[in-house]
Amino acid sequence: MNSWRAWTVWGIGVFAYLVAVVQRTSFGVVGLEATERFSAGGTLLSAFTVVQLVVYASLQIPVGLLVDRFGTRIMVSVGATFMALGQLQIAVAESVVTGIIGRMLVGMGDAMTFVSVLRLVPVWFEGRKAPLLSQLTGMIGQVGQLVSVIPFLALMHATGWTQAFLSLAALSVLVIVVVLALLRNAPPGVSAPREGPTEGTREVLAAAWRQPGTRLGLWSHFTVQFSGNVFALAWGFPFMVAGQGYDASTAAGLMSFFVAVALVAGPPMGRFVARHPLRRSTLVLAITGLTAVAWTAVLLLPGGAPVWLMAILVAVLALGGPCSMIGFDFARTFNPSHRLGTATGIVNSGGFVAALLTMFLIGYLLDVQHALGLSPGGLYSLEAFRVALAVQLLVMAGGTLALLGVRRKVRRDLAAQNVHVPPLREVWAQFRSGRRR
Ligand SMILES: N[C@@H](Cc1c[nH]cn1)C(=O)NCC(=O)O
Repeated sequence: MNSWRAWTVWGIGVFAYLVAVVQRTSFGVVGLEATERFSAGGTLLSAFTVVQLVVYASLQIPVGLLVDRFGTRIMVSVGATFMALGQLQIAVAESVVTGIIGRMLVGMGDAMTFVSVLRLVPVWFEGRKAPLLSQLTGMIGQVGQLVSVIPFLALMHATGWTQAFLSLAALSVLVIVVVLALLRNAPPGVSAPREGPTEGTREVLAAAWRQPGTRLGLWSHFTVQFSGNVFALAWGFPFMVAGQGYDASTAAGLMSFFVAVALVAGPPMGRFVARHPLRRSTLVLAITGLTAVAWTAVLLLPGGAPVWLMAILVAVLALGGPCSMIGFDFARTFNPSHRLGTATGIVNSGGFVAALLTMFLIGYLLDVQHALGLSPGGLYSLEAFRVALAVQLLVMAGGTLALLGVRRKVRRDLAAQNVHVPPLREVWAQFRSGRRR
């Protein structure tokens, strides 16, 4: 099945996802221009991102159900249509309300893309290739952030707001044309989504949720990805500049380092997952543990964190994105193909719900400390950030407990099918005796 046709279909899907990431991140890189255009301060501007993320996260499960029913081709082209309309709206918007409506449309279209594109992998490629190809899908999509930061920003400076956003709308129109012309849901002779068993929406959703493997994916995605999202999308920049006192160019350099590490880490993680499918959750727990340790060090160090320590934190946070792809691998391996979109949607809501919840809690804790006079250094002082950002450790702990609980259930079910996951100490002992021999 791994013909040139499969690679073409996958390549188009990945292109559509990359463009969705450009649309998603484009507004964030033109903060200064947006402040001027909408006469809005930081809080109001952050509403653009929050609203977009809320729309994205709340649509994941409906989109999953729809992609199982209508297939990738329709969903990705409808998504690109919403994103084109959203960017068109932003291109001409001059008030906060009209701008936010544009970002909502972009969030809707973006929500329809990733889950739909990921569905192509197991349909067009043999199972053994799926972990690496899923990782590559996620990884190549992240290049969209660089497209926003470099060519889009340059275009904005050269041609101005309206032209730059019209160009982004045109990019999504290109996606619609290419997808409708060349993307097919399944190879000839393989049943497309609509041809699967005809379960009702409620049954599909209930069956995907009842499957403990789906919930293992959800909690993996929830636990390992959110801290990186919170850092990259909301609080990383203010923490480094206002809290730690770094200059803006150092903070921007660390943000680019974040994207670079996320790009490099994808393929080795994909290979690990393909080789050690019984150790997927262990990798999630290991990266979550590293994240907790790195945050603890940065938050506890008296007098602020040196740049090298912040770089270690950023590298660890960047691993969370690729590692969260393990969540989708759980969805794929524990669900039948006709329920895959729904299960993937459930998993993908995890990290984004956790990120939104944590972003809100951090903002709330900063405000409360300020209002109670507990942060004499100012709203964004290092001391205030130490307390507020520590809330992430609680969210991580909650996610880890939920993950461990559902993993026990998954392992019981596997044992009933005669698949036993040997304890790590046994694997380690075997490895050592093998080496001695
Ligand atoms: N885990 C991310 C994607 C990713 C892959 N490598 C780094 N990040 C994810 O959940 N993506 C969903 C989306 O819509 O982008």
